[in-house]
Amino acid sequence: MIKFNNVSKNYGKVQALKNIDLDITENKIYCLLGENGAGKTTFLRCISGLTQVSNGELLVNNSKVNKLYMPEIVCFVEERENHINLRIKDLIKLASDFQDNFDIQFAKDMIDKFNLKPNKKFKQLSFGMKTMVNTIIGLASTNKIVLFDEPVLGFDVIMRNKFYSLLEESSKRHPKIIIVSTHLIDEIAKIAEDIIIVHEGSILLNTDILDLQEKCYSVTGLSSDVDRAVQGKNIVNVNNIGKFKTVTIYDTRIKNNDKIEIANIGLQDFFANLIGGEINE
Ligand SMILES: Nc1ncnc2c1ncn2[C@@H]1O[C@H](COP(=O)(O)OP(=O)(O)OP(=O)(O)O)[C@@H](O)[C@H]1O
Repeated sequence: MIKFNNVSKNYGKVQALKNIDLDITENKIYCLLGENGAGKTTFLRCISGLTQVSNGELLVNNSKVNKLYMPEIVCFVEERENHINLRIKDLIKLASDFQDNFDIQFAKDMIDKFNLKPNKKFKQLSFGMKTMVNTIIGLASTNKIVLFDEPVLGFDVIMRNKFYSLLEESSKRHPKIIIVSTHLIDEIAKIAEDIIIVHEGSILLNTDILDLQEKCYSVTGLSSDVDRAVQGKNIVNVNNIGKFKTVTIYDTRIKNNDKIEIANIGLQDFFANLIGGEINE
């Protein structure tokens, strides 16, 4: 459905995306992770046709995305102009006029769930509420590809949890490719199925989240014992503390022994370790 063939995007001298080759075909929730400036927004904007690729070919539904073709099957949810002078219910109506099969009943239910007042004007809402309205429009979309750019920015923990459960519901009601860029990997990992890590414009990792959780762990002990135990494994990061060390591994599990300590590590910690090292698959 989405195919990157050696895609690069330059903004003047800045190479925001570098030679990306990637196929995204299955209807599921993908988490797009990367540090600030890694290229996430550029990646999403290119798929939606809002940003033109500089080199290579980007296909959505077998058609090349360019200035003349902004794929209608893509719904891109990003921050909306702050000063929109429409009531929430009018914005929802507008979204349903523009999108075939927009799930307006689901949108209305979500407005209730988020305790939003349908008659309130968009420009009078708080930052978090504005994000909610934009998010609701994306969640109620039945387009085959829905892209969310940092949807939980400005949400408190209660709102974030509501969002994750509605995202899962949206995916079940209308199966589609959903890509969510976020910095909060451990939260979204409960519902996302795949993770794409972008680092300095390149795809560092694209894998199943459960597989990743199984394969990332740390090993701690005397340096010589750790070195022996992790020989041949893919080491992502090393932290030396005197005679001891902790290494972060991305590989199949090693056997436990009484000289070393093996621990699961959270995806957020793994990510922090990873971008300081690299994976050799
Ligand atoms: N319109 C633009 N003009 C010039 N440079 C840009 C433009 N948009 C993005 N960039 C640059 O491209 C790189 C990637 O930016 P992008 O916004 O895609 O990253 P991001 O991963 O979404 O970052 P963040 O998490 O901080 O939002 C950055 O170096 C950024 O400064």
